[in-house]
Amino acid sequence: MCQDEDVEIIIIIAVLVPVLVGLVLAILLDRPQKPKTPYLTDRDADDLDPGSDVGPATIADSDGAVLPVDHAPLTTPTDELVADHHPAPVEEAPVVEEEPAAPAVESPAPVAGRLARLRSRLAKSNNVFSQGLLALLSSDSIDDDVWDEVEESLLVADLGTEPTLELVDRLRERVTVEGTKDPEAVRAMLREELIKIVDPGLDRRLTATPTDGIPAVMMVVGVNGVGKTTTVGKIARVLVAEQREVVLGAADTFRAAAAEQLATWGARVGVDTVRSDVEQADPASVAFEAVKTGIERETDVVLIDTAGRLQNKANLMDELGKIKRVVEKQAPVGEVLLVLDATTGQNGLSQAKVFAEAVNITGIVLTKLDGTAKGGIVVPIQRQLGVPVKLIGLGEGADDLAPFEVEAFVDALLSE
Ligand SMILES: Nc1nc2c(ncn2[C@@H]2O[C@H](COP(=O)(O)OP(=O)(O)OP(=O)(O)O)[C@@H](O)[C@H]2O)c(=O)[nH]1
Repeated sequence: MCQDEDVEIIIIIAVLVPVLVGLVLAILLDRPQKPKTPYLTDRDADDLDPGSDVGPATIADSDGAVLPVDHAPLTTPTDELVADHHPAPVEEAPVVEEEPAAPAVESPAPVAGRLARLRSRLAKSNNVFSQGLLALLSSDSIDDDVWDEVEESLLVADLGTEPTLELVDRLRERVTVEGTKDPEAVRAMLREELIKIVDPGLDRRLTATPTDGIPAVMMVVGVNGVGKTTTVGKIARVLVAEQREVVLGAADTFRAAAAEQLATWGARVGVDTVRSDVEQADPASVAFEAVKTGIERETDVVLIDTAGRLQNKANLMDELGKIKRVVEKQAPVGEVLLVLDATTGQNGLSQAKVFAEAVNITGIVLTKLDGTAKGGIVVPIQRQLGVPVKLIGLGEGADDLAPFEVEAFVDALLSE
């Protein structure tokens, strides 16, 4: 009996042990395999690659304040990120996914001859001026009344009192001395006198060449809404069209959308923007960081946008001086461009004087000349500030900014 029980126990063990071993093996074999290439981090594919130059950096300004600064992505890192975080599955048929196309980098229009190409913009708004003037000067007898009307037309075009009197005196003398009534001859005289008064002798080139490996630094200043950010974007395109390497600095930290607007302009032509995500950050710090970046990358130019400010706000005007001083700890500011809205006419002149006292203006950008017949403002601005108009804005389009060329400008003013 006892032997029978032992046999039964042996049989049960003999049956159960293999079953249990089988079960354990089955459970073990059913466990998920580890991936062959382990994930190095648990970040999403959308996160920024910590190894790339796109994360926040910090800088300290002259007062010791620390500011995080974001660099716009250097390239389109999407491909690398997707590759990092989604290792290709082994032994699976490759899945071809439609990648969103990276925004194409634009090629800006050539710079040479832009004013001539855009002349119709100027001509349209000046038609009344030029037609009226030429009609007057073509009349049978040019008497005192006609000369008064010529004077008035020039004043209406914002040429300013002194330049107007000068121009009319010279023309009057020539018409009398040469005794001509031929409309073509009078027109040629008017053209010559206008060219003289707009002053072809001024150096209107932008300082955009690095010195001893240090980028040329340009600052753009002006009152609110004159077109500063747009102009910085357009200048970046001009420089890119001339094969120059550029970095933008979004030191307009006052208007929330300004940095984004600038970065968009830059991205269109493959230019990076140094900006701060901190609202109301110190603009001098952003400008400092932009120049530092330009020096590190050995760019040709660093182009700094500043916030619009009213000329009667002394603290804001002082801020401009501070931005310039802070930047100049690293590189001289070779170009301070004052942007003036041509449609504001004589108002621009009073602004210009105050800005010139705060920072050393080296050139004027006259915007919105497509929307006014007051192109004559170029002359009093240059005279009162003693600095040349270097660029003119002739529209909202990306390449509607032209280097100022005296002859092409006068021809556009006089075209019918
Ligand atoms: N018609 C025309 N519009 C222009 C020209 N330049 C700029 N603008 C327009 O002027 C408006 C203001 O331009 P912004 O560049 O934002 O002006 P801003 O000076 O940076 O403005 P704030 O930062 O607020 O001081 C925009 O609608 C531009 O498209 C131009 O030459 N012609």
